[in-house]
Order: sequence, then C-alpha cells, then structure tokens
Amino acid sequence: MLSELTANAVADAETRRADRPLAEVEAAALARPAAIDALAVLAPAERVKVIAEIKRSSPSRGALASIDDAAALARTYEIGGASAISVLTEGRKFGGSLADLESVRAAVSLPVLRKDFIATPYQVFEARAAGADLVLLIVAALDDATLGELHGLITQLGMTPLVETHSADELERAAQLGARLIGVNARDLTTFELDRDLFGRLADRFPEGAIRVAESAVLSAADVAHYRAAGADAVLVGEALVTGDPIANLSAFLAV
Ligand SMILES: O=P(O)(O)OC[C@@H](O)[C@@H](O)c1c[nH]c2ccccc12
Repeated sequence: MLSELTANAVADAETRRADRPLAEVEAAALARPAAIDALAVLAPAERVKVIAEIKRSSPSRGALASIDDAAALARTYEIGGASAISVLTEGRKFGGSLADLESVRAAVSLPVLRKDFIATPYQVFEARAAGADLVLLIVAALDDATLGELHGLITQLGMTPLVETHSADELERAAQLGARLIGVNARDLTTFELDRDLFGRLADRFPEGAIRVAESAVLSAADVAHYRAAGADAVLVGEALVTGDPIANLSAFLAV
C-alpha cells in the first residue's frame, strides 16, 4: 500500500509538472519569504506540543470530515494552541491538495507541514512554492540515497524535514541521516495496523537532541499522556481534531 500511495503521488506530481515545469516551481519556491524555523517552534518544553492535522479522509479510516475551508480550520487550530499545522496534500485517498496548503499558509503564522508521499525533488519544490515550512519524509518509502538527497534539499531550502519511522531499523536510518525532527507513526502504512506502544519501545533509540514526535491514534487526553510519559515532545493529531471539537480537544490535549 505504501509503495502504491507513493507511486500515485509521484505520478500526480508528474502530471502537474507537464503544466508547471520544474524551473517555474523552483523560481516560485525561491521567491517565497523564508520558512519558519520549525525546530525552534517544536523544541522540547515543559508542556507537550501539538501538530494539528487537516485531513478529509484516509485509506485506513475512510471519510472523516468534509472540511470546506481548510484555512478556517487552521485558524481554529492556531487559536486552540497548536504549535504547527499538518496539511495532507495527497488528493486520491486523503482528499487534500496543494491549494489547501497555500490557503493555510496565508491564514496562520504557525509552521505548516506538507504531509504527502514525497519521493522527488519536484514535490519538495512544490512544497516550498506553496509556503510549506516542513516536509514529511517516510523512511519506509525511500531508499537511503533518495532519503539523503531529499533531506538535503529540504534543509537547503530552509525547511525542516519531519522524518517518519515505524521500526528500530528505520529510526537508525533516520539517525544516520542526521534528522533533527523524527516521528514514530503508530500506524504501519503497509498494513494500516496500529501499535500505540511502538513509540514507547523506540523512545530511547532516538539520536541525542532530536525532537521526538508521536504520530497517529491520539483520540483522548489519556493517549497524549501515554505518549508524553514515554518521552514525546510533540504529538501529531488528525482524526480527533477533524471529527471532534477542535478547540475542546486541543485544550484537553495541551493540559496533559
Ligand atoms: O488521524 P490520526 O490517527 O490522528 O493520525 C494523524 C497522522 O499521524 C496520520 O495522518 C499520518 C501519519 N503519517 C502519515 C503519512 C501519510 C499520511 C498520513 C499520515
């Protein structure tokens, strides 16, 4: 499933490229004001930080929320105390778009993550051109050479890579890369199975000084407390915020 999601995302980017060649996107990326320093914003603190996600649907959970106005939801997240906004830009299974990312960028002053299946430099330039400050890299979807190339390009463009892992081996590959912001996704993107205890098992294998993000399956304050106790600096939350009351949930999660 992960390889199919990635192949589709790359194919869709190739289709966009036919209309908007790399040189054009690169120029738009370089014309953007500098990206926000997400490492500073997400740095470990006394309280857990929340990366709040905008997601309409997913292959594992189906339709979640209609979300007509991504920018309005992002503003709600900002008011509610989120530290960063994650925007799904994958269209086929998640119902997102780069237009969502652009409108969110214009609406908030928080760092914004492009959440997608990124495997080519073109997609990275697209992210910056749309105003992203962070770009997701899924270790399981990329070989080491591509991972290194994309991690370098994201950094060079002033953005922060969020390097997503799902095993000790992938965490080691993230460490070798010099990743400073590393996530552990509780959901296995090849089987969609959830393992809420994976973060806890991997927590002490993070490289020294890396910011530790627990991703997925946060539905309650108790889930946040569970990840926080295991050492999470930040949690990445989608479903609970798009299906529930975002302000009430954020306030409960941030009170942990
Ligand atoms: O909706 P949840 O269970 O709170 O999960 C959010 C986020 O972690 C999840 O959307 C996610 C994590 N890694 C991904 C990679 C691609 C697409 C989506 C994701």
